[in-house]
Amino acid sequence: MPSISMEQPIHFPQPIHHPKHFDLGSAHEVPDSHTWPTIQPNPPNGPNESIPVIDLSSPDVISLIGHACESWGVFQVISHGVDLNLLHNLESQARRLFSLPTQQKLKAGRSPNSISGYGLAPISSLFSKLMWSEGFTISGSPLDHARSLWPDDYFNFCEVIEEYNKEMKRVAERLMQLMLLSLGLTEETIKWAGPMNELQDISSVLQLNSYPACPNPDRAIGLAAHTDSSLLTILYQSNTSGLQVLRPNKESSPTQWVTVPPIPGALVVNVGDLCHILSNGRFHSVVHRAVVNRTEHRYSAAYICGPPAHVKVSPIVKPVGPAYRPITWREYLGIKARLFDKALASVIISEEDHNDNSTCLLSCV
Ligand SMILES: C=C1C[C@]23C[C@@]1(O)CC[C@H]2[C@@]12CCC[C@@](C)(C(=O)O1)[C@H]2[C@@H]3C(=O)O
Ligand SMILES: O=C(O)CCC(=O)C(=O)O
Ligand SMILES: [Fe+2]
Repeated sequence: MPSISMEQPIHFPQPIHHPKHFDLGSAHEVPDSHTWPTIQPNPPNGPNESIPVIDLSSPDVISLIGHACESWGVFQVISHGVDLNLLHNLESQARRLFSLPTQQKLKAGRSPNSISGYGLAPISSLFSKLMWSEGFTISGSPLDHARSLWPDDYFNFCEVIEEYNKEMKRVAERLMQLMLLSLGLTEETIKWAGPMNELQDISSVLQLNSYPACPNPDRAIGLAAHTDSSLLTILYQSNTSGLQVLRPNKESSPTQWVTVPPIPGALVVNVGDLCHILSNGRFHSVVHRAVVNRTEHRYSAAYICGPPAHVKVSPIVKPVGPAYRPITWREYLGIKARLFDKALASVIISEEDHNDNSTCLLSCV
């Protein structure tokens, strides 16, 4: 399965912080290094604030997905065909990994010029306070890192990760196809740039997240508010809640955090920045965060899915007015690492400049 090319690493600035590997699991209080000044609380979800739950076998699936991507930028899917045992096995492997002693986990630490490995979430370096989480990023084969973690017992981890990635790729391709159909493309016009049908060749990164129970959840954040840079992200959040999305601004109503309630066996789908670009803003790249709680250790797995490395993404429907310029995932990640929440706005160009679409991901219709 293709991963993002690592010839030229994407440099998130290196963390400037404090104790990089403070043991969160055994903390009795939140140290200053992890204390965030204000974590905007989320009110209880109101009656009109349910994030869509879409049955992938529904006859209306295309319009349901289109509507969810436009109004929320996030939805949950059921009837996706992924075996529940695989989801449980993935969670067990994540638990096994993050339960290792810190010194052992650091043997698989993310090196400065690689995407993969154990460490803080890459966006950590953009904040002065640390987050209440650890991550393990897998781009390509997990083998080398798994061998460093469990020299005599790495096989099970690799087997589960590979099976999980295979299943997520299948679901991601289906979802991407449904999203494109809902944008008005037909089966025939879903044509990726290049000689082959490269929809079969999506790139992906698997991010395992661990959020230990926290003695003061009101002062700490698991993962700070962000959008994913992907086309789409498929998140498995098991049975412990923590994922919140910022409800897009409706006329006159203030933006607010809404909890994505865990549904056994469901997968959460986030629209990412590249899909926002692809739809020229019609689909909404959703701002989300992970909060922590006092008693439960939470794990999640994000399958972050983008176009093949060499493919540029640009709006598929020829827009009138300003539009996003064609861009590869790698280039966009570089911009995101510098500009973070200003990255999307920085790739908008004027009408006169968006006539060159020779390299775009999909033929413009
Ligand atoms: C390909 C990537 C997307 C990602 C940065 C990364 O290089 C590898 C991990 C991804 C992740 C997962 C946690 C949240 C996030 C914002 C981060 O810090 O690392 C995302 C990045 C992203 O989607 O931009
Ligand atoms: O753990 C979660 O609920 C969110 C994880 C996430 O946003 C990510 O990995 O990008
Ligand atoms: Fe995310």
